[in-house]
Amino acid sequence: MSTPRYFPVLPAAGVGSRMQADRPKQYLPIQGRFLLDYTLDAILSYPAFEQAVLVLSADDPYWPDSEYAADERIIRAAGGRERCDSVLNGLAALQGIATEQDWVVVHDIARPCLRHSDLDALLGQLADPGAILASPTRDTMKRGVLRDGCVVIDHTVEREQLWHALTPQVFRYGALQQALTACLAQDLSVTDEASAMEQQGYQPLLVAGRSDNIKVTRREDLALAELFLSTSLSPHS
Ligand SMILES: Nc1ccn([C@@H]2O[C@H](COP(=O)(O)OP(=O)(O)OP(=O)(O)O)[C@@H](O)[C@H]2O)c(=O)n1
Ligand SMILES: C[C@](O)(CO)[C@H](O)COP(=O)(O)O
Repeated sequence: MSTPRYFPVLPAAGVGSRMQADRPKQYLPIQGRFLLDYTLDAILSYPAFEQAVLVLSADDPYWPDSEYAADERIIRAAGGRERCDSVLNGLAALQGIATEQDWVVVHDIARPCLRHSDLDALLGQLADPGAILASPTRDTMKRGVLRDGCVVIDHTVEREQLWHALTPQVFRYGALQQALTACLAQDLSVTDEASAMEQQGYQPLLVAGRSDNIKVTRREDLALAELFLSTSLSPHS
C-alpha cells in the first residue's frame, strides 16, 4: 500500500466584510507581516506537505507583496463567489496531481495561529470518511428568540455534544469533490467541508484542537491572533 499523500487547499479569496478594513483581512499586518504569511508559514513548514493550493481572488493586487509570492510549492487557483466555490476551484487545481484517494487538508487562510501539534493530532487520528479540528463549547449555551424587538432566552441548550468547527478539515480528494459538487448542484448551504460530507450521509471524526486556532473575523480578533502568535518561541510548534 502506498504512503498517504496530503495536499493543503487554502481558501484565501474572501473579502473580509466583517473586518471592515480597507483591504481583505488576509493582507492586514501582524507585527509588520501579512496575516496570510503566518498561515503559509504553518502549512509550508509542516513536513508532510510538499505543495499547497492557494485560492486567491482573480483581481487580488496584494499577493505579489507576500513573502511567499515566488514560492514554487504554491499552486494557485481562482476564488469563487462563496467559500465552498473557492474550495471547489482549489480542488480542481489538483486535477492530475492528486489521486482520488489522496487526502486534501482544507484550511482557512484566516486562521494564522494553527500549530503543528494540532496537525499531528488531526493527521494521527485521520480515518475514513475524514476528520476536522474542532473545539468543544465551554460556556453555557442559550437559544435566543425574538420578542417585542428584543432577543430573549428561549431555553438553555444542552452543550455536552456541541463543538465549534475549526479548520483544517481533511477528506479524500475524490469524496470531497463529489460531496461539494452535489451540494452546490442542489443549492444546499455549505459553510465547511464537513457539512458537505454530512449532507452525503457521512459522519466525519471530530478531533479536539486548540481553541487559539481562531478565525480572524472581526477587528478584535487581530489583536488576539497577534497575542497567540507571540506566546511561543516557535509559533507553529
Ligand atoms: N468566496 C470566498 C469566501 C471566503 N473565502 C475564504 O474562506 C475563509 C473563511 O472565510 P470567512 O472569514 O468566513 O469569509 P471572508 O469573506 O473572508 O469574511 P466575511 O465573511 O467577513 O466577508 C477565509 O480564509 C476566506 O479568505 C474564500 O476563499 N472565498
Ligand atoms: C470552515 C469554517 O472556518 C468553520 O468555522 C468557516 O470558514 C466558517 O465560516 P463562518 O461562516 O464565518 O462560520
